[in-house]
Amino acid sequence: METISIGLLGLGTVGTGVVKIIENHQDKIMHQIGCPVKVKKILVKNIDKDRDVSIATDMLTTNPDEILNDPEIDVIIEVMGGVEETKKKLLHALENRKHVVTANKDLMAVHGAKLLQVASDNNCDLFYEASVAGGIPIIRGLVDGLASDHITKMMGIVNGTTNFILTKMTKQGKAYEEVLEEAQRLGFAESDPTSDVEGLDAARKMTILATLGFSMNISLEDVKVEGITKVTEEDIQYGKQLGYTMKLIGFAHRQDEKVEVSVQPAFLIDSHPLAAVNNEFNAVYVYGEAVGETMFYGPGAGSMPTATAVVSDLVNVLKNMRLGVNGKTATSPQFKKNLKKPDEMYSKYFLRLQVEDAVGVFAEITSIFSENGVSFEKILQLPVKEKGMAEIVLITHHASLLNYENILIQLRDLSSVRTVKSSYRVEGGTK
Ligand SMILES: NC(=O)C1=CN([C@@H]2O[C@H](COP(=O)(O)OP(=O)(O)OC[C@H]3O[C@@H](n4cnc5c(N)ncnc54)[C@H](OP(=O)(O)O)[C@@H]3O)[C@@H](O)[C@H]2O)C=CC1
Ligand SMILES: N[C@@H](CC=O)C(=O)O
Ligand code: NA
Repeated sequence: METISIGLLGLGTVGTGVVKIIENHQDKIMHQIGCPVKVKKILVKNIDKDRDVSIATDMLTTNPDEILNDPEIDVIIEVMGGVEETKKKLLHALENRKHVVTANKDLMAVHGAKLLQVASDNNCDLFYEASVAGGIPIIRGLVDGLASDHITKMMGIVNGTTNFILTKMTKQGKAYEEVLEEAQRLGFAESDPTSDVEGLDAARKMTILATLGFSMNISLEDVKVEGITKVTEEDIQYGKQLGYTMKLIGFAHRQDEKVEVSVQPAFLIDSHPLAAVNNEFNAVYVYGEAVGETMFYGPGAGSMPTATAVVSDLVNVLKNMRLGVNGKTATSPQFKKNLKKPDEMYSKYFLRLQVEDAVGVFAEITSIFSENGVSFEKILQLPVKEKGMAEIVLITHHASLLNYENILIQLRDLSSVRTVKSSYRVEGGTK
C-alpha cells in the first residue's frame, strides 16, 4: 500500500499538534483514505531547539527547497506563519502540484484569492479551516453545511485573547493589563498581542468569513476595525446594569445584496447566545434565510484544537486524491462586491457622556437626538464625584451610522457636554 508523504512547514504550537494527531489517529485516517500517511520532512528555524514531540533530527531542515521540490511529497501543511515569504513558498508548492493546507489567517485574508486561483489552475486543493476560529469547523459549516442557504448575517467572537480579557474584566473585575499578561502566559495571544487587542486578528478572520459566507471578494481594507484597548471597567459595569455584555464582535451583514463588515467592542443583549461565550472560547453565529439561527462554538486556538482542523483538511485533500477531484472547489465569488454606505448601516448604540448637572442640559442633548431622527431605548442619569457634573448613559433605538456620527459631532460641540466618555455598538436581534 502506497504511503502518502507530507511536508510540514513549522513545528511550533500547531505543528507539534499536527505531528501528534497524524501519529495518534493513524488508524482512523487510514480507515478513511485507505493508506498510511507520514510526515516526511519538517521546516523549522532552529534545528537544535527542544521540541514537545519526539522527532528524528534528520526529519528537520532549515531549507524549504528540500520540501517544496521533493517529488515524493504530495501535500504541504503550512503552520509557520508570516505573509509575503510564506506566500512565495506556497505558490512554489502549488506550481509544483502539491496540495496545501494552512492555518494562516494573516496570509489567507490578504492573498487568499490569488492562492486559491493558482491552486485551481494547478488542480490542487488549498484548504484553510484552522485559519478561522481554530478547531471549530466554521469554514466547512459555511461552505458545505449551509451551501444551499442565503446567509444574511454573521457575528463572531473569533479572537480568544480578547474574549478572555473581556470575560475576566466583566466577571472578576480584573484590570485589562493584568488579564492580557495572563492570556500571554496561557499562550492564546499572538507573540505580539497588538493584532489581538487592536482587532486586526479578528478582522482577518471576518474577511475570510464574509468572503465565503456572502460569496463576494471582501478585502481586509473593507473591514472597519476597532480593538478593545479603550474599553474601561466602568463601561462594562454600566452595560451590565442595562442588561448587556461587552464582547469583541466581528459583524458581517448583508441586506439587498449590500454588505458591511466590521470588528468592534460591542454590547450584546444578555439573552443573545454569543453573550454566554466566555474565556478563550470562540463562537460564530450565522443567520441564513432558510435555516434561521445557527451557532458554531468551540476552542478557537491552542495546539490540539487547531491541529484537529488542519489534519481534517488533510484528510479531505487525501479523500479528493482517491477520487481524483482535487482543485475542483469553486473559488470565484458569485457576487460583485457591493458595500453599504454609512446611511445604510443601522445599529443601536450605547453612549456615555459627562455633562454639566444644570437645568436645560438634558433638553439640549435630547433635541440633538430628535433633530437627527434618533430616539432612546434606555437612559440613566447618575451623579459623579465631581461637583456640578453628571453622567448620562443611554441606549438608542436603531440609527444609521451617518445620523449617529452627526449626533456625536454636535454633542462634542455643546459647551455643557464635558466629554463623550465612550460609545459602542449594541446588538441583539437576529436577521
Ligand atoms: N497557535 C494557535 O492557537 C493558532 C495559530 N494559528 C496560525 O498557525 C500558524 C502557526 O502558529 P503557531 O504554531 O502558534 O506558531 P509558532 O510560533 O508556535 O510556530 C511557528 C513554527 O514555524 C517555524 N518557523 C517560523 N518562521 C520560520 C521560517 N522563516 N523558516 C523556517 N521555520 C520557521 C518555527 O521554527 P522554530 O520552532 O525553529 O522556531 C516554529 O516551529 C500561524 O499562522 C498562526 O496564526 C491559527 C489558529 C490558532
Ligand atoms: N491569537 C489568536 C489565536 C488564534 O487564532 C486568538 O487569540 O484567537
Ligand atoms: Na476553524
